[in-house]
Amino acid sequence: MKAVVAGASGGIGQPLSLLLKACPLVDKLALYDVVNTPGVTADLSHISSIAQIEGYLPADDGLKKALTGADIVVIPAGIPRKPGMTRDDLFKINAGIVKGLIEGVAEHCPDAFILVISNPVNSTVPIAAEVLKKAGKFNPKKLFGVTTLDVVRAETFVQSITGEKDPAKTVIPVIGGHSGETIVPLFSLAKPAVKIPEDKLDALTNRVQFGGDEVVKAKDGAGSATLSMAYAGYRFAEKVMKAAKGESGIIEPTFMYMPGVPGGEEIAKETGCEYFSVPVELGKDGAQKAHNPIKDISEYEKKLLQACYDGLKGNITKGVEFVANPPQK
Ligand SMILES: NC(=O)c1ccc[n+]([C@@H]2O[C@H](COP(=O)([O-])OP(=O)(O)OC[C@H]3O[C@@H](n4cnc5c(N)ncnc54)[C@H](O)[C@@H]3O)[C@@H](O)[C@H]2O)c1
Ligand SMILES: O=C(O)C[C@H](O)C(=O)O
Repeated sequence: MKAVVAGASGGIGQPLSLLLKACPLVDKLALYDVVNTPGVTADLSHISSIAQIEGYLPADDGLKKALTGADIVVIPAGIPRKPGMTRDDLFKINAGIVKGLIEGVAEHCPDAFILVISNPVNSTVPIAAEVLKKAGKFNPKKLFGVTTLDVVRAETFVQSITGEKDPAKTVIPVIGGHSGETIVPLFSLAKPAVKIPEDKLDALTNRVQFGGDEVVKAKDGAGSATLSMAYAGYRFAEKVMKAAKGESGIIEPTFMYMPGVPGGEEIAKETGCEYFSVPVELGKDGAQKAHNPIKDISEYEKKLLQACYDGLKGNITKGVEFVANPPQK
């Protein structure tokens, strides 16, 4: 299994590369960034794990060399938020970065699993899909927007109510998109079941929806979530790799092009959003089945979904438009 991290020298990229270097499922790890990959690669190369590591800069066909032969490409490249910014404020710079990297993927490793972390995920995943479509290389089962951090936050924050010692033992689906009100945690479907007192539900939901802002504020200008994101990105990448190697029964929420995933057509119709995050069953070739939890959710959660749809549709259209009508330079 060859894994690539694009944006490997950054706040997420470095700890994510560390986790992948230590992962026994990874035989080869290629690090790509526009700066500092020689140093990060030299440092990680001293770790006595299986993965052979290589680092590349853009010079001398670095992107091509990094991507050739890749089975999984994880993309945390792009600028992070500062206090007062929304994720959409990152679009102007990150849209072009993601477009360029995906053009490289389309050319050099079109069969790889692609995991997009770069924000705004609600728009960068549609950008990636449109670039791949243009190149005739789009496999919707292999393009994932990483929303695992929302799931990780829901598991963690509900612990104050459940008292469960190991927060990861409570499974909570989080659906929709990845920004503010488009993030919809479904505590009513928690497994094992969780009884949230009515007077605590708003605050808990809000904390999951705006967990990113909590970190941005605390970092006070020094960026957004990096370490928890590296954990979440690794957790999702590991699941994709385990499923690719034949492990069954792996289900995790992720933001995908619904009409291209079995079971997803109905979700796209019901939500009016072509891209949506739902729990997806992973298999050897990527997404095997999108699960639709919407019919089973509470009235409270149905209201959250209504607020999600409007924002999400606009974000998706913005991404699609960016590729269809590129801004003039
Ligand atoms: N999906 C999520 O849940 C989630 C969570 C946290 C952060 N993010 C997003 O992840 C992105 C990265 O965050 P960060 O804190 O690591 O930022 P960072 O600035 O620390 O790192 C970004 C890295 O990308 C590199 N880069 C820029 N242009 C590149 C290109 N064309 N090719 C390769 N690398 C390039 C930079 O050199 C830098 O090393 C941001 O957009 C942030 O909003 C997403
Ligand atoms: O909040 C951000 O900008 C980063 C990330 O999307 C997060 O949820 O932490």
